[in-house]
Amino acid sequence: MGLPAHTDHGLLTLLIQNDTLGLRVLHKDKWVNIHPIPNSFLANTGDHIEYKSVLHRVVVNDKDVRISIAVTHGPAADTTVSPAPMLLEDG
Ligand SMILES: O=C(O)CCC(=O)C(=O)O
Ligand SMILES: [Fe+2]
Repeated sequence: MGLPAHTDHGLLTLLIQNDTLGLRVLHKDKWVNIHPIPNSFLANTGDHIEYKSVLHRVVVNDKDVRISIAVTHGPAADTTVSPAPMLLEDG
């Protein structure tokens, strides 16, 4: 399970997660673990920022319970002319 590599479509995604690692961000061609900060929201920039939306993925295992709630913000996909969200194969 988890999520394959992708960028988020909208302007901003706010994410709240428990303390289980899983979210990874591509930084300088390497997948970097994002350590959850207790009692905080993580903000991911999306494709509508038109700067550089963050490429990320989620990795899970069968031992640790990982809970996350993502709330996306931005126009509906069919109301815009921006490039389609990027979805890459895991590798
Ligand atoms: O579960 C997460 O940490 C990220 C979720 C996510 O990337 C998404 O919903 O677009
Ligand atoms: Fe995402």
